[in-house]
Amino acid sequence: MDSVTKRYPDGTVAVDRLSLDIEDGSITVLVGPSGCGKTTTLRMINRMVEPSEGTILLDGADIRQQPVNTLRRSMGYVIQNAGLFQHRTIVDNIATVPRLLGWGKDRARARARELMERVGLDASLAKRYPYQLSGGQQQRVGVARALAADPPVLLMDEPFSAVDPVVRKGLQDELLRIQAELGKTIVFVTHDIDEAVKLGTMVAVLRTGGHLAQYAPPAELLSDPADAFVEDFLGSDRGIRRLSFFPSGALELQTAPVVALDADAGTIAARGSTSGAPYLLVADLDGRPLGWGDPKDLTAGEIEPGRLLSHGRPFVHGKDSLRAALDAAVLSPTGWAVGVDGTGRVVGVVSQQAVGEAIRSAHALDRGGEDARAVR
Ligand SMILES: Nc1ncnc2c1ncn2[C@@H]1O[C@H](COP(=O)(O)OP(=O)(O)OP(=O)(O)O)[C@@H](O)[C@H]1O
Repeated sequence: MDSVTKRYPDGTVAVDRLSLDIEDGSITVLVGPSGCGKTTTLRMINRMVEPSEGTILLDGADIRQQPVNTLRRSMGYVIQNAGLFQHRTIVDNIATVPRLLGWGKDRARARARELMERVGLDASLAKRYPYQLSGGQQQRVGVARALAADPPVLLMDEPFSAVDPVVRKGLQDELLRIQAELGKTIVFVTHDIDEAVKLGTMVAVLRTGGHLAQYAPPAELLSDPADAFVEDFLGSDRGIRRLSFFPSGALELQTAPVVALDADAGTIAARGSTSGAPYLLVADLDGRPLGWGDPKDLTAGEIEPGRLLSHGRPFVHGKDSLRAALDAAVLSPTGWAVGVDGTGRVVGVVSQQAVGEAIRSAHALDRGGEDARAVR
């Protein structure tokens, strides 16, 4: 988008000289307060709204050079509440664009069924009508329908804002998975900064009047907001959110405060006195965490899992972020977090204090990187 302005007939300037470079195969999120011009920007990309000034290029060519229908077929479009055709079955909703493109009924339906599977919809829903589906399922149908003709570009306007937080998280994960598999170029509108940070390869923060306040990868947005408006928009827990971008792999986990359910008295006594941890984590014979116990109360051969303190939610060492590790430590009744591997077996434990030190080192390293970039 090159210096694109939209002035509506009543004089409202919805978008003001907006320039954005959108990479192939990326997710670009447009975020900002209500009325800042997000939807207008998105609709200018498929020419549902024509810019007043400026140009939009797709693969180097002005989008006005091709017929509007051809352009729109190269761009899937997903909106809030899915916008499904209520009188058509799910499979026929999804097959809409292939049918418009002249595909035979069987081929279009076969494609639709393949897409249902891709977006996580059970095949048994194919013959239902939209009103017979939950909100989250309808959104999945919306995504499948937009993907049906395999367009290189997907435009998504607040597609997940009408569903509850749990379903929403599932839909976001699904979108990231589909994006990794299919490599579409996605432009995604939301007013939710958490969604923007989670989904965006790049995030464009717009302010009222359609001005671009900042265009940056999410980690940079959180570490270096361009101005007070962006900082305000990111909210007061920006520092915590930023921890999502630091991996937990660098945390050194301790194994001394971990004992197996069948540990002998000598091991319990020795671990209790030398580990430095106030409690010992008891793991079952398969290595899965059971809970924390005071070494004084743990009797060899008679450890009762039901009487142990909860181990809280463990974090997956190396896969989860420092945010997850901190959360695990903060929620743990002992102040120590439990790190597990991908199969849920204990790798070790770590104190709140050690997580805090790892956060400080990660910040220092990050700042070092920024200084190096500034020097270059
Ligand atoms: N057809 C129109 N005629 C006049 N003004 C319009 C028209 N459509 C949108 N606007 C105005 O343009 C501005 C940007 O609207 P737009 O819908 O792009 O914002 P948005 O960021 O998507 O908002 P929201 O988050 O509330 O959906 C708003 O001030 C809106 O009132």
